[in-house]
Amino acid sequence: MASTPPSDTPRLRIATRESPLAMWQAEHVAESLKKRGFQTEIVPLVSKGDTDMRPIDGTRQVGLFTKRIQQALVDDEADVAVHSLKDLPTEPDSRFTLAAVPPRESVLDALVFADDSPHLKEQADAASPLDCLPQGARVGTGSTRRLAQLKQLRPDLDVLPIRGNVQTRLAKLNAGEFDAIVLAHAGILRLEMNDLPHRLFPLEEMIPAPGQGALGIEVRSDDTNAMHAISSLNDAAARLAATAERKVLSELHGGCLAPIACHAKLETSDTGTELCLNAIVMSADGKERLQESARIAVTPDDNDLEVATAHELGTSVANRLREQGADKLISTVRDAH
Ligand SMILES: NCc1[nH]cc(CCC(=O)O)c1CC(=O)O
Repeated sequence: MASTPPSDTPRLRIATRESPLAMWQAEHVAESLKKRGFQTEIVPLVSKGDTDMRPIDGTRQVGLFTKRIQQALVDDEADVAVHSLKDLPTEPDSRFTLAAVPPRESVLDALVFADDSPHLKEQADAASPLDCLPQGARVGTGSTRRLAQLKQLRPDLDVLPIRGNVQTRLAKLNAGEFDAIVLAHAGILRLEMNDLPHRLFPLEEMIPAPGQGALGIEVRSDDTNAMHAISSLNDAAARLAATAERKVLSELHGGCLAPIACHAKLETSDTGTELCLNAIVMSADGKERLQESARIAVTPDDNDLEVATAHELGTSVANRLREQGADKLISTVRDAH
């Protein structure tokens, strides 16, 4: 744990979007900081991604959810920016430093059913969550990554766009617009929606987005006080995995709209610890799919060395995907918009 801060340390102002999930995440960070003796204050903000309900497409810029929060750092309205890591663009911006990736929540995706859905009860022991859905069922998701994987598993499904925060999406589901929607398991757990009728996709069926289930906490690059406080929240394993995943995305110039899915984790055996990475790139319709996986030995003591190792792993997987034609698949998705 970090050394106890002096009692005259100024409050850390934490900027967040004001959706219930984002607020939970900011409060979670505030709690962790309080436990370490820091004073905090939450600064809720409205982002473009929250007000603009047009389908997310390639015509608009990246960072829909994160730019407003970063602007609060620039304008000195806040000292700390809490993001869902999967919403944070991979392009480095020298004004900000990713000071911590805290311990990661579930990386899985969940298929969520309406409160009165007959499908879930009929298939209580289904092997795949999709076994619960009848032919031609309407599934809501705004993510090309989820759409492509759904279509691979079940070409008959009618995958329809959906926008809005978790509560808005659930309201649309319960209004009968969809038979099911896909949500991140992390959001369900954080919002303690234990009664929500849902089934988890196994990792093999639905590979997550880079950084899914992890938070990314940024500070101004010149703010050594905030940097010191926030770095005490970092989790080395979560950081390594997220670094490798985000490297695949940045190497392929994917952005958050690309049908790229990947998952990294540390595996420890008798012979030592390895960082394992699995990544796929798909066509928009899910008909084509490229897959690569690789592993690399890590010695989780030397942080700088390990970040370089995670970059090496991500780069080698991205290069192999590119050799198979990943760039072409990614550009077909851009052209579709
Ligand atoms: N783009 C929205 C978003 N960003 C992060 C999460 C979930 C939490 C997480 O993955 O950490 C969600 C909602 C969802 O995908 O269901």
